[in-house]
Amino acid sequence: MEYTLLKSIDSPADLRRLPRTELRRVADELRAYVLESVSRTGGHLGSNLGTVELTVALHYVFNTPEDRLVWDVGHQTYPHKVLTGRRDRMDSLRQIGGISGFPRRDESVYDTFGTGHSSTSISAAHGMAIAAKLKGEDRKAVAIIGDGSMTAGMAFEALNNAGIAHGGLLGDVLVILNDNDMSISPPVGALNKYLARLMSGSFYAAAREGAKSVLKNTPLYEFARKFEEHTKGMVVPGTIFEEFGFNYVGPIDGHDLDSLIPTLENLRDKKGPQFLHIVTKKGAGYKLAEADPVKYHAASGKFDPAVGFVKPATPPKTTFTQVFGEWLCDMAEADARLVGITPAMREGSGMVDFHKRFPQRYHDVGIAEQHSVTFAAGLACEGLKPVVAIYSTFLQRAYDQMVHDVAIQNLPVLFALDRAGLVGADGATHAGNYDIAFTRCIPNMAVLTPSDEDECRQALYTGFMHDGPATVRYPRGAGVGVVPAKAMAALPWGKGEVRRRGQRVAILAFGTLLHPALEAAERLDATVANMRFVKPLDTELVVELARSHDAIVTAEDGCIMGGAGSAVTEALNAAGLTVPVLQLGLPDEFIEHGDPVKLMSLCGLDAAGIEASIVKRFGARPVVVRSTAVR
Ligand SMILES: Cc1ncc(C[n+]2csc(CCOP(=O)(O)OP(=O)(O)O)c2C)c(N)n1
Ligand SMILES: CC(=O)[C@@H](O)[C@H](O)COP(=O)(O)O
Ligand SMILES: [Mg+2]
Repeated sequence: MEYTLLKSIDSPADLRRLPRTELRRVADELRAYVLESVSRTGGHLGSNLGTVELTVALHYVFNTPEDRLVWDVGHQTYPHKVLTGRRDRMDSLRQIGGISGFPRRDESVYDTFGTGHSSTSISAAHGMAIAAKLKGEDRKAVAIIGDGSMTAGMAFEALNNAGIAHGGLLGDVLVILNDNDMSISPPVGALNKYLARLMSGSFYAAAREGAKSVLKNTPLYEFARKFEEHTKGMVVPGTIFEEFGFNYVGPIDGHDLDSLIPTLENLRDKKGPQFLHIVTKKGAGYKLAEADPVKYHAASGKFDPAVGFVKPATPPKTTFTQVFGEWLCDMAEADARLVGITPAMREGSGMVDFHKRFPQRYHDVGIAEQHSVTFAAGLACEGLKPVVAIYSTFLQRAYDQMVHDVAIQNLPVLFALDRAGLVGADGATHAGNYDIAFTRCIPNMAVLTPSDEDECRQALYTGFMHDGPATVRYPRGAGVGVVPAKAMAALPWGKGEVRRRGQRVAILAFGTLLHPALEAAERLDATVANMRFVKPLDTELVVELARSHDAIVTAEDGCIMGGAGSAVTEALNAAGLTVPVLQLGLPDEFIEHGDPVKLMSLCGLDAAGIEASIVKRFGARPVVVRSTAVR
């Protein structure tokens, strides 16, 4: 495609200069452009294809960036990026130095709020709307939120707050619910059923008094007017959103510019909290994605749009996620008390097989991380053994639940923390850098950091068998390729192991950094311990290594501050030892998106980086290198 029209749009102002009749062509070119660019870079696909018309309509009707658009999650902002001056940067999407896959305030004035985690948009837009009132500015704040993201408690906390006047102030906030009847996997829960009911009664809803003025110029109006004649005398119930104080309009077809534009124009001119319910199709306009929205939620890399996603010729290495998924099924077979919980990440957390095989013991609770943890606590109170499979970054949402509902009561909940450490293309919002620091300080909480696939399986078993809360953290992607043993055996509780005996320097490795540490140690003739546990920490081993070496190095793929290295220094202090310690890990900054291997290298956490840091801190490498690998 030539993209003739699209290439004339370098900002929304250019779009707004176009006659209304050209917008269908803009949308068609935009959809093709997004598909083509994602096919070259990888990235989120279905949600972007589904919001093309909405994006065009929003930038056409609203005076962006003066009016604020807040995109929930932000995984649907590629069309927005293209229309807001980043068309030519789409080839750098999610790469080091390139543009982000999510909105970023430092990337564009049109990105009014940074997102990545879901369900924040209504709160943020409400804040912006109230700020406008306080500052005497006349502008609108628009939150665009999906049906999946709407399931989170936070979205309802925001509705609860935004629909009423504060000290006489009512924000001019518009919430657009983009209902495509999909989360990453099919959506779950009562809200989904409720939205389906609203959809099935769509014309009935459209006939309601509140929607009349909004629909005045739309084709739906005539239909609604006629329909109303048939419903005379019926009691018309309000939607739940009206109960929250919003003027509810919809549902309307979110791909039909002839409905979208006049409806948005009407809502733009209304004061106070407005709610527009639109219906879209995830993957719209790309048949393969429409047919399989789960698969086409995101592309992991390049693909040919004519063919779609194909299996790689050589089978990819087993991921830690798969190791977890297999362990979960095996453990469920062995122990009828096991219950598996996911906050809306069935595929990403490796629970598809578990769902199929143990449907009653599988619980997708929606995007509700906080609830997932307290729900697990309730199950544990009754003697069940819950496993909460959750990305490290999303567990941040449920910190109080971990402390207050699980740890204080010392309940046996196993947290399987996937995506620990850097995740790559999703960048800082999704990186799991903090879990070691924020879990190890919680009393009763055990923290396990397996170094390879087999150890991961055994660590999961160990954590599961432990009579108290435990986290087992593992990174995105594959490990070194150690095939897990079928047999499950508990790791010696709180014990590390020396994997290489050397001299002068002892490297205490946590998790998968064991392998680059071993490589660096070969060149430096250093000792390496696979610590396995951050908590309980093997203090005996720490003290022994501190006494027998000139220096200690700790290595982890989590933040340095408060992390496993800090645990080691605390143990050394407690033992009264004053050996020099070099703590290697992720620095006190947000690491941007990009190839995770390169990012780890930039952070000095590959073998060369570990070696260089040790040499820099403790001087030149020893001359004599002897091979004393313990295993
Ligand atoms: C707090 C949080 N939990 C989980 C996720 C992972 N996640 C990203 S998109 C998504 C589904 C969102 O569904 P919806 O809002 O309906 O948008 P759609 O993908 O359908 O466009 C999920 C679960 C997240 N980004 N943030
Ligand atoms: C937008 C979002 O939060 C998810 O789609 C996320 O990008 C999934 O990441 P994984 O690919 O690591 O499962
Ligand atoms: Mg959805």
